[in-house]
Amino acid sequence: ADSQLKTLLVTIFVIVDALVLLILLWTIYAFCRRLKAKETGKENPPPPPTAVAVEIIEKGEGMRCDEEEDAVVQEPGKITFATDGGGFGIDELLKASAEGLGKGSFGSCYKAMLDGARMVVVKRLRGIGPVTKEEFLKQMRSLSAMEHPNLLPLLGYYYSSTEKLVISNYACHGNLFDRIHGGRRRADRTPFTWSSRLQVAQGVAQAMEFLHLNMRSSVPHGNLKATNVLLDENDKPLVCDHGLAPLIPASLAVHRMVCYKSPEYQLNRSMSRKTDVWSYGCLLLELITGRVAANSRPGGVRSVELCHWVNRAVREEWTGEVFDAEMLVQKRATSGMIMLLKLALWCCEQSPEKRPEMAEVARELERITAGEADAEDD
Ligand SMILES: Nc1ncnc2c1ncn2[C@@H]1O[C@H](COP(=O)(O)OP(=O)(O)OP(=O)(O)O)[C@@H](O)[C@H]1O
Repeated sequence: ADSQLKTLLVTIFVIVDALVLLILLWTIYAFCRRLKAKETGKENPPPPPTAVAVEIIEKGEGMRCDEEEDAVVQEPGKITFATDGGGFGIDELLKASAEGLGKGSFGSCYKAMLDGARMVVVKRLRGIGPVTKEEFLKQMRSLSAMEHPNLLPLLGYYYSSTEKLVISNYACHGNLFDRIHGGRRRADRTPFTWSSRLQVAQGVAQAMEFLHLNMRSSVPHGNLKATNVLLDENDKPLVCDHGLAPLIPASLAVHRMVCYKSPEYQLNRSMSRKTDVWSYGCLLLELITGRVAANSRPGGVRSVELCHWVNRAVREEWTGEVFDAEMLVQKRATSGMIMLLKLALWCCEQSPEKRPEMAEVARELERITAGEADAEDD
């Protein structure tokens, strides 16, 4: 009986030992895996892309409520395409994997991937007050007709009682705000050179001139700012979010649109085409100085009253210091930079009457660009 007990004890001892060893080995293995995952950033993988519909439902903003579901069911596939480049229905769009790009003043933008390849951006208009179908369609039709190489083309639109969607192609190089201010301290930032900035200034001026010639509205854009200028792979600018102002009641727009922050609106509640010119001037100052303009800054970002600051620099003769150091890396401030700065200040004149027309601005940009090209040749 003694030897049986001994054998039993030894067996139990061996089993327990083996178990402890196994647990120890498993712990070491799990620890190593976690360490490796952490190094490769896989420990917390980004959430899988969600469908536009899922996002909408998760946010509890409708789509699931009967009325909205009805609206979608009643009008399946009724996206109206501005050009021949469409070819997908609302159901396909709602099923697409999507990623939020950001929440703007009048709704949110989603990047949706169709067929696993094509990327479109859907802007869900929210908080714009009541808009009739006729008003919405009329405005979208007039936007469809606006074709310019520096305007983001409207791809399509969708209206139901509860959803107003504006669809465009995805501009894969982000917006001008991120290009100017993003990743400043990162070693892998691609410098935003003077020639690229000048190209952006010229493209935006041409788009604005086009809008001023072709849109009847008193302030043809109304919300020109760096996040509303998108960039293609060659830093070619595409102005977007134009033509939405007529859909938005002034009582709502007043808190959100850049034009309502202009000196003339603040002073005597007036606005005109020259208000857009003022916004363009502020955009130029942001482009030249690399500082965020107070009137158009996204929430939570530190900013400067750029017109005031640059005017002071010119008056006190420290103009050279306002230029963004990034574009001065290869060369000192050129005469083109000084001319662009002067143009920006002209556009930002307090009195609208003293500001140039967008057509004059575009001509001046042509002169500056030609002058810089000549200087390069010499
Ligand atoms: N077609 C597009 N391609 C790539 N990015 C886009 C496109 N349309 C919009 N965006 C980006 O999506 C984000 C959200 O845009 P949205 O227009 O909703 O807000 P915003 O431009 O910040 O402000 P606002 O509503 O006042 O114009 C912005 O960063 C904008 O640059």
